[in-house]
Amino acid sequence: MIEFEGVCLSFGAVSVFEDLSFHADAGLHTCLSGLSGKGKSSILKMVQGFVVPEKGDILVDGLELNPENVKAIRSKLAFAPQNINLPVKNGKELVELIGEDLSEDLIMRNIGFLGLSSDMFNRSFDEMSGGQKQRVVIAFCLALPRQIVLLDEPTASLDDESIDHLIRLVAGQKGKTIVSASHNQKWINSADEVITL
Ligand SMILES: Nc1ncnc2c1ncn2[C@@H]1O[C@H](COP(=O)(O)OP(=O)(O)OP(=O)(O)O)[C@@H](O)[C@H]1O
Repeated sequence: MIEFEGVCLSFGAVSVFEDLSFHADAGLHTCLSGLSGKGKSSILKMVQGFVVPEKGDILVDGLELNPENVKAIRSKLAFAPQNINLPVKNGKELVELIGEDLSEDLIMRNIGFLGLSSDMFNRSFDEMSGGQKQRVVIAFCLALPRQIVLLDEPTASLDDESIDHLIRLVAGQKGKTIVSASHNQKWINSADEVITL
């Protein structure tokens, strides 16, 4: 479960949140929706401890997000960003970089589920379209042994059919807590809970 209580965030003179409270239940898909600039990505960055609010509490699986706990909290999370820039050439190298117990079979299964051919695993990221790269990275995130998966604008580069594949894959992630940020109506409708900002 992820809990925000009385969170206040601003960037210089720009106030993003004055008193934000919500929770994302364990084992469900919660979608953060709202217009561009409302603060969806900032919430995902705060959960990871990359952006720190001025006020308020954030709890991840009961652990308070503070400098002492940030490492333990990050070890529970997988994050698929909106703009993907990877320091490796392809999926195989990404597995080596992550260096964790990661099932290549599960990655392949997720890649197939998302309508991509299995050669995407070895194909250079530079030769992939934005939508292909985004789906491969999401396939990795869902294969990682992490309880919580954060997806920032997961449908941004996807066509309608690919969105359907992704919705089905995410719906099948029993036990994982998924928090996404999106303004795609089809995606929002597929979530268990919606937080409108
Ligand atoms: N590092 C930063 N420095 C200054 N302002 C920032 C920074 N990050 C975000 N902001 C501002 O905070 C507000 C919220 O941005 P954020 O990216 O969280 O919105 P969003 O809802 O995810 O938008 P989008 O749907 O366009 O991705 C915006 O006004 C943005 O300009």
